[in-house]
Amino acid sequence: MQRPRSYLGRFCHAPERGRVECLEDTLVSVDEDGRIVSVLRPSDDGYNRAMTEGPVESMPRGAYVLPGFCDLHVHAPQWPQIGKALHVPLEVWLQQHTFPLEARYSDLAFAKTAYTGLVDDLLSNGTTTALYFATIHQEATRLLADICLDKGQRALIGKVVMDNPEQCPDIYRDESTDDALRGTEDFIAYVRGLNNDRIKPVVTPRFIPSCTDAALDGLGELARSCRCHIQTHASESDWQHRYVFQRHGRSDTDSLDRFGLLTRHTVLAHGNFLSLGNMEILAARGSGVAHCPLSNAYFSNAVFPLKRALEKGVRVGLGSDISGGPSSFLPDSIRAAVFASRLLDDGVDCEKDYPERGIRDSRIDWRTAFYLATLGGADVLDLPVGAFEVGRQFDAILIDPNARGGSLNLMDGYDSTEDGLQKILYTANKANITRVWVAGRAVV
Ligand SMILES: O=c1[nH]c(=O)c2nc[nH]c2[nH]1
Repeated sequence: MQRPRSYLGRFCHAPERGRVECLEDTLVSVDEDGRIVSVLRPSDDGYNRAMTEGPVESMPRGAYVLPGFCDLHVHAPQWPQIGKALHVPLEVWLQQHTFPLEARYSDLAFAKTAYTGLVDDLLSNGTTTALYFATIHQEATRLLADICLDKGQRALIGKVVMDNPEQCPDIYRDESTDDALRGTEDFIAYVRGLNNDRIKPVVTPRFIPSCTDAALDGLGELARSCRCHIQTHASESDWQHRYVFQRHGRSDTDSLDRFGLLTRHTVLAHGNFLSLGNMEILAARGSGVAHCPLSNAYFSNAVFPLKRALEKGVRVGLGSDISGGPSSFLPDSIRAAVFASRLLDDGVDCEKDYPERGIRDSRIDWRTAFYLATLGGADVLDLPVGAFEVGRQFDAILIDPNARGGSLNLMDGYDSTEDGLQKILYTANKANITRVWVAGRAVV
């Protein structure tokens, strides 16, 4: 057995919601499977021994090591569309821009170019785990799994199900309900055949409007038998929220629950219109929410009541929601999560006085946003990543404040270590991320 490899430096993480911890001159040792086997501070027994035992790599002076980011909502095929078409309502955006783009993934050459670019981009942005919606296509979705495997990203991937002829265009729809269900089963079998714990299949009804009840029913059954993760969009915009009430006479949460699609492994994107009762159901099922503050601002007509959901016991992580959210750099979502919570708290109509203007006690701070982007996301997915603790996988990023092209401005003698972390989360750019590890392997 190989001796563990150790990293010496300053490690910062959020071991619980609302609290950060920075460990100076700390030695984190990682075994050949990428598992953290010890986290030793200079005053700990064994520190000196560990320093001499295996290979030790020192991080550059002034650098920070953070857990890799966990992006809970990425539409992989929409990567080419980032920064386009943000001015139309969700239902128009889907029909006129997004479905035609996603239909192009029947072309494997197009898929290969886009998916390779996407995974490279996300890894260099520090996204070590991504929960992906792919497209309805079997071959292209398998290709995405192959690319993640090859490049070393931790990825959960779903073949998207869209079989409802009333909502999905002829150019982009599963041929039949049976085809959609069989395609999902085949994809699950393919991913499991890869025999790699880093890549997992996800049952993925796009959202209720794009699926028939028969498909939702079948996917609920399938999720139960394969014990897979599940992802979908829920309580997202005025149009989508009303559509489900009109079709099923109840909310997304209640409907998905009836189809067996709310489990401990479910991730609902958005959730802006969740009622308190809906939140209680999600908390009882252990289902999580991917909070997507960027795309919510463009497409969702409301602000997700994040603080309320957390207080109700709903597990929440952050999603970039590429390309409804126009940034693949998860710190932009960290920043937007704080921002959105402040707007919700203060309110937006200056004709009204506080507190009538907003919803009191809705704000979160950067510590909570950092938690959501790391350990919170890992918790929603039940993955052993997101913090520097023994037993977790070493998925990490190195932030070098002095990197060429970086945007950080830290001053010795002025900024404390925690100030530095705060500044990283608010102001660092991609150039400041100089190394990325997944399962102990350097992938950037
Ligand atoms: O932001 C979003 N992106 C999508 O692709 C989508 N599909 C349904 N609802 C959606 N929302």
